Amino acid sequence: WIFNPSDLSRDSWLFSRHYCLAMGLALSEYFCERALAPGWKRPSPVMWAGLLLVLLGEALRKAAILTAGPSFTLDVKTHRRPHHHLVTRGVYRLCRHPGYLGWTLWCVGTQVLLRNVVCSAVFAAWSWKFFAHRIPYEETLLLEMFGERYRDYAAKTRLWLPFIESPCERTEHSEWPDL
Ligand SMILES: C[S@@+](CC[C@H](N)C(=O)[O-])C[C@H]1O[C@@H](n2cnc3c(N)ncnc32)[C@H](O)[C@@H]1O
Repeated sequence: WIFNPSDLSRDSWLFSRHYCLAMGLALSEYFCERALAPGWKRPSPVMWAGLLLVLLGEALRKAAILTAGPSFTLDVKTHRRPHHHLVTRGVYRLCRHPGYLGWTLWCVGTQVLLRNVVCSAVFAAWSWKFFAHRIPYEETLLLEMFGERYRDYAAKTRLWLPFIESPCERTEHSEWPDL
């Protein structure tokens, strides 16, 4: 709401059906396990690791929003707007999608913090599936908007989210059918 107030809508709160379903699942697992095995939910080093992931993820996502400024929008923009610039500094120097990496760490971290074994795995798989689709789509558009500048940036900066195919890494020949 600071950088793109005109984009602000009810959807900006991210309280989607999927989000509510995820929260419902997490709370169900937590309370079921606490009732069946109370000892499992007592403070442990695993919980501290979860808290660390939550704080790291939150800090990374906030740093991404502050660094990208008006270039950071909730939805993926299909056209370059006047104030949309290629961001390659700060946390964007360490990783190509710090906002998405931060979200993933935060979301898995919340489940590790609660010692929810099932939801830790489900949330990790869920986030990966979402970003495995979104990142190639977003990078295809960024390549259209910024061309070789984005390709050069991508060549120097890692994704850190594993097994996600990027259009920046595709050679021209890989799009040709096998003869
Ligand atoms: C939700 S933001 C996510 C930004 C980035 N993927 C991240 O995880 O930090 C989506 C918008 O950011 C823009 N964007 C992503 N990477 C960018 C970059 N390095 N420079 C400028 N804009 C970028 C995209 O065009 C898209 O409209």
